Amino acid sequence: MSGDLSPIDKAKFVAAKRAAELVEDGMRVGLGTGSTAAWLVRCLGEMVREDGLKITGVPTSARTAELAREVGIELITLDEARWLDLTIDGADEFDSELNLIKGGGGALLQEKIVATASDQMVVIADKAKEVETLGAFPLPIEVIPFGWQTSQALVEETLISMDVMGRSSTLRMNGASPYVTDEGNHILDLHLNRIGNPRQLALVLNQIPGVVENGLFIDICDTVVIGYGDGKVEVRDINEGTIETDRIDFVETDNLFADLND
Ligand SMILES: O=C(CO)[C@H](O)[C@H](O)COP(=O)(O)O
Repeated sequence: MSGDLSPIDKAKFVAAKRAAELVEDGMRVGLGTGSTAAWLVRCLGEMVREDGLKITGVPTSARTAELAREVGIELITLDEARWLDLTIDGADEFDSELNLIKGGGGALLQEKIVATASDQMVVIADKAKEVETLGAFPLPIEVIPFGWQTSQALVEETLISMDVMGRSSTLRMNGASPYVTDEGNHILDLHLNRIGNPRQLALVLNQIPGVVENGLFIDICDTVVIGYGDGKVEVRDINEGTIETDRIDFVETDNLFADLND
């Protein structure tokens, strides 16, 4: 079954599988959202079922909660957990300081709250997500539905005043209707091309009335696990200044795929 995966899915899978090795018995683990994070949830589910790993998970979206339950991970709410040992999540872009753009999957608000309430946030990504400067991926911001067009105009004016390169924004759609987040909000995608000062932009965006949160994760993540389509993985820890390389054997994953397809 693992032979049917595209190179990009293999890369996501090996990053997730390697990151799952960081999870230890008794941990409270934040479970990210998106296709890479879904691999992580499946890998952890396999470890719970096959190896008796004892963890409690805090999901960052309804989608992740559903998958985690399906694979046998015990879930608690963030307020029950209060603080987490580790959050593992995907990203849309990461730079050399491990500043991130997240929210391509629309879950940035819960993702940021959960990651911030964790001792450590580990990002799992394929190599294509690494960038020199953030911003080619449209930056998602979550806005409340009331007066969203006014909030959009305020955001665009702010971008002009900050001299940010691209300034257009689009309302994310789900077919013919606006996309609705788990919190009942909408998402504006900001087409910026290049974010010269992500720290400043993150602070300024959150001052705009109607903006609930933005997808810039600054100083939240310190480790990235980068997957490659040939099974290679690289673990970079920017605090320790270390880079480890490893290899994940796809054959070992057959049980995982079988369980999912039964
Ligand atoms: O931020 C996210 C969801 O809100 C995801 O982590 C991000 O979009 C990456 O997704 P994928 O792993 O599917 O490429």
